[in-house]
Amino acid sequence: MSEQVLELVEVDRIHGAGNTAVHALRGLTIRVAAGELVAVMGPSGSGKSTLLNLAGGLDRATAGQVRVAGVELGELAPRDLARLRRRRVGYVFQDFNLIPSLTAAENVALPLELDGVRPRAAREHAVTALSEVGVGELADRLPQDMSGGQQQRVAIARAVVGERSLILADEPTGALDSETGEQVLRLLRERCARGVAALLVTHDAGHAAWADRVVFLRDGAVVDDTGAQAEPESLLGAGA
Ligand SMILES: Nc1ncnc2c1ncn2[C@@H]1O[C@H](COP(=O)(O)OP(=O)(O)OP(=O)(O)O)[C@@H](O)[C@H]1O
Repeated sequence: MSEQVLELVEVDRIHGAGNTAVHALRGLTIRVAAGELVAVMGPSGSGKSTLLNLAGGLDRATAGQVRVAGVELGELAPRDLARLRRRRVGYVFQDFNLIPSLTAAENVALPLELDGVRPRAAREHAVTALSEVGVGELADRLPQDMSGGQQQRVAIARAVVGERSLILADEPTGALDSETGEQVLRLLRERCARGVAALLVTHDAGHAAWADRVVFLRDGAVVDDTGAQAEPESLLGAGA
């Protein structure tokens, strides 16, 4: 069996207390193995963002366990949690979240430099990561001089650079036209083929079809956990 990169076991997250308490997640169990792309779908308010925040260590569970690469996040001191987040977890958001005043290579190198990697080595890793997602030639360009699809590729390079083993993607194709959106999904699949685990929140069933499994949430609980309709390999082959 493959290595589990992300495990949430019987997780509850209650926001607030008393009469105003909101049970955002209840008894939620999800596992994502190395190499797996898992899509999360569900209506607004079903707990998708709460799930991503817990998986990325940005929020803490009220009950249950959250493990990344075998490490129980609830047991880490804030400083160790911050380090694990920086080293192991990459985020991709709908609005790219690149720093406007930094070039593509500087954006991708930043998490490495924050982690103590020397600037020259960080830049080399960044340029390699950019090349792997097909935008190596844009290394010295600012975000404002790139298309949305190019910016999202840079964001993916930033999410996977270094030793990151988990990508958390929140509607990463939302701001892109459908063709560019599919390229981004193909890229995520390619990263998974290299052993990264990815959790993809999407409202689009066509995009969820790129995943190995689709998890449906309702009222903070998993109501269905199923294989996607299409074979990812056949999608990869189409137009790749
Ligand atoms: N900080 C908070 N304080 C109080 N309630 C919260 C907080 N964050 C989320 N909630 C509530 O928890 C529930 C789950 O919210 P969450 O944002 O995780 O859902 P979602 O599925 O991501 O929704 P959407 O698709 O609209 O982004 C909702 O009822 C929401 O109002």
